[in-house]
Amino acid sequence: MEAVVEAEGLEKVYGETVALSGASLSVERGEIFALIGPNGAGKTTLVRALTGTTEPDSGTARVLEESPDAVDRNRLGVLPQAFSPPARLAARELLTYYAGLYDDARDPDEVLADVGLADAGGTWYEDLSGGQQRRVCVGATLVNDPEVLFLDEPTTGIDPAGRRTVWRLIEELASAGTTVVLTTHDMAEAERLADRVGLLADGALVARGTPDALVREHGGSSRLRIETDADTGAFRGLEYPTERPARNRQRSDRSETDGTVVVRNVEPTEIAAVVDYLEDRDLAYSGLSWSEPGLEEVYLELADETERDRTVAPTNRSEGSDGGRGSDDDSRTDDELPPAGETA
Ligand SMILES: Nc1ncnc2c1ncn2[C@@H]1O[C@H](COP(=O)(O)OP(=O)(O)OP(=O)(O)O)[C@@H](O)[C@H]1O
Repeated sequence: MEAVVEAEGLEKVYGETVALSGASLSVERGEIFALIGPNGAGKTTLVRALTGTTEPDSGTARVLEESPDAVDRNRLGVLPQAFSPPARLAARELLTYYAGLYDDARDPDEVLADVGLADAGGTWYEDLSGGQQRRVCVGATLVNDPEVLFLDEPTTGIDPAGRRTVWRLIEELASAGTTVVLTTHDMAEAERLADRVGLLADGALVARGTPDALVREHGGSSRLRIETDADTGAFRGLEYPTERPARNRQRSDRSETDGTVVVRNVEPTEIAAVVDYLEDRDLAYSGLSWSEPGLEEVYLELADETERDRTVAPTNRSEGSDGGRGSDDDSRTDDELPPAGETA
């Protein structure tokens, strides 16, 4: 396999803040790699380091076998998290503008159709809804038919139908050979799109793998959620009958929050026994739902683990003296038009 995007031991410190603390990853051609992680984990900084808009303090980044700032802009598409193109350009004009930056560009109308905005070509950017604006921004990254696409939270603000349009588009691009690195807070998006997911916490990738492998390794067992208006304490000691040996049941593995009791490791075939148990004891509930663990559970488990580690062993990570955002190469404002090869 051919690695198209590579990072090795990337570090970046902003004043007191460690944004990257040794991030490493490798993405193969045609792969969709999703970066997930809590706010401030370093996802955007990693994308910026990989696209040449932030100079890491140490470590190496390579894209298409070049240093990120040397990659031919015709081969790259970059959607930054914050992108505010000129408001008084119509959607088509905007894509035409970006198309003009490349040697060989696609027809802007085709791109508009790809992002589900075939009818909005004549509408000023400022008159589009937030989600439509984001779709135009996604379109702007596609005008040069890039080999590698970096999308920082591509679907934020896009409605569910529009999100699916963008998902299908990303899938089609990847099946045609485009390599995609995206960041997202939407676990359904990562689960649906990503061949592999990397979880970033405190500036480093603490887990990576296919969604299935991550769920197997870190997702834990199934959850049965019981919604109730009654005192959740009354649900303690839920001893519903089961044919499984006790050692396989993890009965104690349950949690309560206001109005919800979660019991783990209930088999679907045992749900009826739980219902009987609740009804026999007049334990009133307003809802029952059962789910297999997914990426969201992986995320919560690993993000929690990192948070616990940080609480137990706080580290002084301060380095350098420059504390302000935008203090080095990041001073460009969102209102400025981007240099060619990047969409903001
Ligand atoms: N130019 C900058 N100057 C100072 N601090 C910065 C700068 N860029 C990022 N940081 C800090 O570095 C850390 C990582 O930020 P980053 O934007 O990479 O996180 P993120 O994972 O993308 O977060 P989010 O999910 O909220 O978008 C944060 O604490 C952030 O405040």
